[in-house]
Amino acid sequence: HSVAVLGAPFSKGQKRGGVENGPKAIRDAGLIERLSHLDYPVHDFGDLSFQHLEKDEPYMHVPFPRTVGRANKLLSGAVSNAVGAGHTTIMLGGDHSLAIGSVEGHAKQRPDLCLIWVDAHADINTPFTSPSGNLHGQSVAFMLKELQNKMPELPGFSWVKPFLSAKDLVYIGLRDVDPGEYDILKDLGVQYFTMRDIDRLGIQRVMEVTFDHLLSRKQRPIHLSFDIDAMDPSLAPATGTPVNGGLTYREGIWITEEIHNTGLLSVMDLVEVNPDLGASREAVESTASMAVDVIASALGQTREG
Ligand SMILES: N[C@](CCCC[B-](O)(O)O)(CCN1CCC(O)CC1)C(=O)O
Ligand SMILES: [Mn+2]
Ligand SMILES: [Mn+2]
Repeated sequence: HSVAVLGAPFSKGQKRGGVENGPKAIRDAGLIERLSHLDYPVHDFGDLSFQHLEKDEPYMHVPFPRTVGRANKLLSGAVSNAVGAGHTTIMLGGDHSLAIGSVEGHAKQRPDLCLIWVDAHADINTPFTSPSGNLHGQSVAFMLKELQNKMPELPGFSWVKPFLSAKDLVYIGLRDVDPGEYDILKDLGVQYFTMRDIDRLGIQRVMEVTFDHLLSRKQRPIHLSFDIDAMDPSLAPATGTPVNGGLTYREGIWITEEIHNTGLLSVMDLVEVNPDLGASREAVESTASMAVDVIASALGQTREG
C-alpha cells in the first residue's frame, strides 16, 4: 500500500518555541527522498495550517487549551481521511499534544487499534497532576476510558471522547515519570518498559513481550507514537525535554524494524524535534537525521540491504 506524510507544525502543547519547525527540519533531512527508495508510493500532503486563537486564557494552569484542542480536531480529520484513503500515515510534529488528534483520528477509522508509545515520558498527566500544565505531557490522559472521571471539561476538548483501554497501550523508553503519572500507570495496570527494564531484558525481549501483550489474542492495527526524546540526547539533542540515559541508535531501530515486520503499522507520529534547541547546526542535523532513520526503518528500510 501507499504512505502519506502529513506535517503538523504546532508548538502550543508546550512553552519552547521552535518545535513548530520540526516538520521542515525532518523534510530538509531528506525524509521524502529516503521513503521514495522503499517499494511503495509516497504522498506528501504538506503541512496543516493551524489557527492561533486570540482569546485563549489558561484553564487551571493549562496554557492555550482552545488552540491545542482546535489544532487536534483539525489533525484528527486529516489523519482519519489519510487512513480512510488506505495510506500508512506518518504525522510529523510538532509537540506531542498532537497525538491526541492523531490517535483519535486513527481510532475513528480503526477502533481496534493498539498504541505503542516510545518516549522518555509517559505523557499521561491530567490537568490536576501535571507539574507544568503543558498539554504535551497529558496527551494519553485524553484517550483513556479509565481516566474519564479524572479529567476536567477542558475548553477546546469537548469533541474528544475517550476511545482507548489501558490494556491496549504499551510504553517503551520511560525514564522521567512524574509522581501523579506513576500512580495512574499503577492504578490502571498499564504495561510499560522503562530504560531499566530494557537494560534488564534487552530490547528484543521487550518487543516480544510488547507484541504478545497487544497482538496475541488478535492482530490489529498499530499506532506508533514516537517521541524523539526517547532516543539518548547524544543522538537527538534538539528537543524540548531531553533526559539522559536514552535508547541507543540500535535499540531505537530494533523497535521500528520489529514494528515494520509485524506488517500492522497503520499510523506513526514522529514528534518533538525542535531545530531551535540544537546547540549547533550539526546537533539539529543529527536530530533530524535520527528522526528520518526511525521513520524509514518503521516503513521497511533494512540494515541488511
Ligand atoms: N512530565 C512533564 C514533561 C512532559 C514531556 C512531554 B513529551 O512530549 O516531551 O514527552 C514534566 C517533566 N518534569 C520536568 C521537570 C523535571 O524537574 C521533572 C520532570 C510534564 O510537563 O508533564
Ligand atoms: Mn518525551
Ligand atoms: Mn512525548
